[in-house]
Amino acid sequence: MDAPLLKERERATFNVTELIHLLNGSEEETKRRKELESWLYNNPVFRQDDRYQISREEVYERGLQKTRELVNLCRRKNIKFDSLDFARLNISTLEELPFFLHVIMFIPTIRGQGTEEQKRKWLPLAEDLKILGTYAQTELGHGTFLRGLETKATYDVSSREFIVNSPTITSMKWWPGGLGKTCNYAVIAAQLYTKGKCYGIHMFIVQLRSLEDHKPLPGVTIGDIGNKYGFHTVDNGFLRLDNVRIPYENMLMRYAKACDYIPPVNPKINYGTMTSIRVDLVKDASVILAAASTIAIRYSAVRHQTEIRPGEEPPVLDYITQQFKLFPQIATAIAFHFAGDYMHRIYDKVQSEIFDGHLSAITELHGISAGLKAFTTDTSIAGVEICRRACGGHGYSNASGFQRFYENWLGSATYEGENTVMYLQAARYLFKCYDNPKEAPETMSYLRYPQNKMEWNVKSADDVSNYATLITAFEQRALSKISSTAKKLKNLTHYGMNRNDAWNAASVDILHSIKAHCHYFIVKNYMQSLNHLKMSSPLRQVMTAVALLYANYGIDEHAGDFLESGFMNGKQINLVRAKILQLLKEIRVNAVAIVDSFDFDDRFLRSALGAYDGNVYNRLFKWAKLSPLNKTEVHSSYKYLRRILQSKL
Ligand SMILES: CCC/C=C/C(=O)SCCNC(=O)CCNC(=O)[C@H](O)C(C)(C)COP(=O)([O-])OP(=O)([O-])OC[C@H]1O[C@@H](n2cnc3c(N)ncnc32)[C@H](O)[C@@H]1OP(=O)([O-])[O-]
Ligand SMILES: Cc1cc2nc3c(=O)[nH]c(=O)nc-3n(C[C@H](O)[C@H](O)[C@H](O)COP(=O)(O)OP(=O)(O)OC[C@H]3O[C@@H](n4cnc5c(N)ncnc54)[C@H](O)[C@@H]3O)c2cc1C
Repeated sequence: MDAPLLKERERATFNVTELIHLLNGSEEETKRRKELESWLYNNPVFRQDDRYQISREEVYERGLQKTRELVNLCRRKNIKFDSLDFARLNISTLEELPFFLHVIMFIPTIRGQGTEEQKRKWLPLAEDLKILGTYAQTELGHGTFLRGLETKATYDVSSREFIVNSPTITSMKWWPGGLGKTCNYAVIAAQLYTKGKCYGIHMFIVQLRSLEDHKPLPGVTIGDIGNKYGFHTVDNGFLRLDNVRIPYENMLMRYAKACDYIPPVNPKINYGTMTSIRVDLVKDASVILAAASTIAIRYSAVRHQTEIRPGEEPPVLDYITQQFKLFPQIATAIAFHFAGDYMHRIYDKVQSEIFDGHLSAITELHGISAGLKAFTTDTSIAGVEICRRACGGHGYSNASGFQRFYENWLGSATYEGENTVMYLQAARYLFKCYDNPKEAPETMSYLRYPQNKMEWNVKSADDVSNYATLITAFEQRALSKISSTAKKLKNLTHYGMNRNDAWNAASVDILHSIKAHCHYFIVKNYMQSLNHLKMSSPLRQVMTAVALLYANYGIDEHAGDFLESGFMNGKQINLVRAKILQLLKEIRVNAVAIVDSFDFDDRFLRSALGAYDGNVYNRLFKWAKLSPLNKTEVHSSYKYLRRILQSKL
């Protein structure tokens, strides 16, 4: 163990194990998580030492090898794909595998949108991996605007078949994970045509490849879309269907029927699988940011640089600016952890309501999940980059471990709904509730009795240590943004603009409003969660400091908004800033212990900078020695150099 980290750990004022169990839910949950991880990490197939030294083809092949191992593990340990255990394994691989879309979207779409008969037919095949499917919705021409998708499924009454067709180049399916080379089936989103009329987007199960030799079936043009920023293990694909015929029974018909068309009670029920993934992404944002913070904090405790006082070269974690970069990332990771818990609770509640036939709650779920998906992925992507830069030059090396998950995580701002679009969807619901406060759900309860308070009750730094005071500040900021934007919208329509153009004209303000609302929700949920949890008093003291930092940092970060609301004044912002400095000092002593409580296995972080033992420099040197350029003392391409050096060009 490197001495600096040992010293940091000895100074901690709370019990790390207590926080580990609190974040995992209980001691039993921690034990189970570790057991699952050890099954995975003790398998050499999941090692990644030469990850950046191999070609894309090899990366993909290894992805399939890992898939086989993971499936094998699940079979041996009787782990079902829809279980919490599988979700944990999924996160622990820290790499999207080529068959994940099968598990997270193909099976859930059949389960959510298939009739009982369809589920009886398809689920055993899919769950036993007799077929492998993906979720093929996005097209070359449209991803966001689902009503604009061009793929057609036309019902042929005489043969009782649908003819599925991609009529144009822009109608080609583009992006679905596992589509290019792995999957032999897909749920395809297509415009349903029956008796000459279009009834909008519905889901169809289409076989794409032979179950005998995996060759594409007649009428199917399919392949990989090429290299991307990340997701190298995954064969995101393209697909063109040339009048492919599928049986009538392959349209997922739990909510709608074809031939004599019967529409679903709520047409957006077809979008349910996307909502479920958006819910999961909130928790994933917490995990990614917690991992990045762990690397950056441990490294900052080991890395010594320059001097504060002459003759003493401190760990860079002693620089207040370093703390100001990194401690808010720890706080944000914890805030998103509790937001993720909230999202799973509300998702389960709405699912049981849907099961009982009540579809109205999906609108609220969509509003909340779309907003929080955008807010948490946006913030965590930015946070990972802050952590990477906080590691100086070594943060730029692949040995830091940042790139591997950052490159995949960047995509989360786009997949499952591009973030601006998701914010605007969430805002649509927010402004409806503002106009009709009686309909506002619990998460927007402040809209039911909007009170524009005159003045923030803060006179000293102690006042910004009060949860209720801080929550009120975020509530007032959101209210001020929402009410001024609502006024703007009203004015625009009053002077003749139609509602859609007015919405576009005011959309920058709308974006600020929904972000302010999401921020308010996260702060409130964080503080309420802490209030409800049992913990020892030393741990409570630490958790309180971190939560207060999250809120005060948020005020400082958006001071313009808070001042503009008229609720806060410049003196109070200064008190907030003073409080932040006080909190950084308080958290400093526990920073390493807090990230230890995130409890990432070294084999998960795969970082020379962030390993538990802090043995940074030896690991970096070991990493460098593995570079393929170092296989020989003189590289074979010296032949060119020699000619340059000898002027024999
Ligand atoms: C590992 C990575 C894997 C990645 C996989 C993927 O990316 S897969 C691909 C992921 N792709 C994407 O994520 C694509 C993103 N695009 C979309 O999700 C949609 O096209 C849209 C929501 C932007 C608009 O859709 P549209 O033009 O059909 O909608 P509209 O304008 O006609 O009506 C809006 C109304 O619908 C409501 N409503 C909407 N969604 C839901 C819902 N889920 N639930 C409930 N309700 C919902 C909304 O509240 C509003 O209600 P209002 O106010 O009228 O009462
Ligand atoms: C890694 C990855 C994996 C993916 N996996 C899958 C998959 O498995 N299955 C699948 O079907 N798809 C998948 N996708 C596709 C993904 O869901 C879409 O790319 C995403 O929904 C965004 O749609 P788009 O590409 O059409 O973006 P666009 O909508 O074209 O976005 C371009 C710009 O236009 C803006 N914009 C668009 N509409 C509006 C609006 N109404 N108001 C304001 N601004 C707007 C956006 O904010 C953005 O700045 C994946 C994508 C990625 C990156």
